[in-house]
Amino acid sequence: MKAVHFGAGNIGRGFIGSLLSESGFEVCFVDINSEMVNRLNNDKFYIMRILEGTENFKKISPVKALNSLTQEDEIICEIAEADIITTSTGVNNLPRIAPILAKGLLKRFDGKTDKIDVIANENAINASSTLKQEVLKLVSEEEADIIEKYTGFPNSAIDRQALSESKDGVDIAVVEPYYEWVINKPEILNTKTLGIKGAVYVEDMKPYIERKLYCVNAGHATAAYAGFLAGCSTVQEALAKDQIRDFVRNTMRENAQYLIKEYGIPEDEMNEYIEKTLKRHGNTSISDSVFRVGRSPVRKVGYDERLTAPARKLHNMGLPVDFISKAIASAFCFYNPEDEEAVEIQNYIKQHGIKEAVKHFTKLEDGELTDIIVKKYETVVSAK
Ligand SMILES: NC(=O)c1ccc[n+]([C@@H]2O[C@H](COP(=O)([O-])OP(=O)(O)OC[C@H]3O[C@@H](n4cnc5c(N)ncnc54)[C@H](O)[C@@H]3O)[C@@H](O)[C@H]2O)c1
Ligand SMILES: O=P(O)(O)OC[C@@H](O)[C@@H](O)[C@H](O)[C@H](O)CO
Repeated sequence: MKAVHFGAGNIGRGFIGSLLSESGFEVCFVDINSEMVNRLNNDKFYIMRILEGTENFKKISPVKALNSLTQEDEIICEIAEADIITTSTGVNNLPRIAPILAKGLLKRFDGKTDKIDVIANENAINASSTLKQEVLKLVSEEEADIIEKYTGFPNSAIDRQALSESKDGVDIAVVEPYYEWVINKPEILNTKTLGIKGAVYVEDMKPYIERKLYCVNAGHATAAYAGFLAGCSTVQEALAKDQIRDFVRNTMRENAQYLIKEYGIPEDEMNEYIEKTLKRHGNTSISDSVFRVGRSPVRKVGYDERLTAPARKLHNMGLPVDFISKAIASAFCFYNPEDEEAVEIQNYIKQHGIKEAVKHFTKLEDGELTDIIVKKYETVVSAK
């Protein structure tokens, strides 16, 4: 069986590619990073280091790779012959993948009508549906009907801390032992997609992706932004500080109140999940920079994202937003000159002030929640 995976980065190699390979798919990575593409093609394998008590190395093979900037025809042919297509490029890059994916799917359905699934594995709600919409935008009505009939776009939630390290010039995917790949079963069209070892298939994706984003990722972002403000360089350094650890725990617990009320998840179960998450984020065998975890703050404070979405849902339910509003305020203080989105936020605040910035980036209205965030921002800034 053949898999085409867009994005040979940390999660692509350290999680999705490895599970697909272990499930019997020969993985063809597609990336814009020519160095990585060349290395994967020369070696036909890559190495993963799993951070357990004792170090555990895994060799993933056979693999190959194609460059999406220079090998469009080859990628179209791979898509036409694939048994599954997956991504992990970052949700903002999905529109850039859509043109080649549309061409590949149309070539595929010109010759045969075997159904296929495309799974976008990104930290976002309904990323596969987003990719589907991007693809359908590019084709005629008739072509859209064909693509929709034969292509499933199951939504998913992925959870694993995945980084990279370079050893003797070799790039190694470094991952924690824990992982969770949840796939929405009702959206699957091809039975081969049901054979991914280690994946969990569910009937309703919403509680899983919201739990992942509003706890794991909201907690992680809170640790990164609070850590940055405290002068820490890694999330692990930040979480070693009691004050930050408590802030992160309280933010996740506050967000969990929405999940408890909305989905009837028992509070004990949520607390256990939060403690496990705190332990994972604080794992000192990983060194995860506050700049990676806090990256792209425009995305992270977005309306449907890990910080603003739970805040507005809690606020609408009349529940407290003390900690999550402080987490959002801290995101508005985050600065990394190499992160275009962090620079954009700071420039906007300088030009328009914090209230306009909160409204602009979170898309919240000029209301009570916006005022709460602005007040928290003033407190956070005066405590710096
Ligand atoms: N790293 C983690 O711990 C982790 C965990 C869970 C989810 N995620 C999510 O997984 C996704 C990928 O994250 P990552 O950490 O692996 O990022 P990464 O930067 O390590 O990898 C992304 C890869 O996508 C490639 N890419 C970008 N645009 C492309 C395009 N147009 N065509 C083909 N390839 C392209 C990049 O060159 C890079 O190799 C993100 O949505 C992230 O939120 C990451
Ligand atoms: O990838 P991002 O930028 O959406 O979020 C940064 C981290 O929180 C994220 O990559 C986590 O490490 C991951 O989601 C854990 O499963």
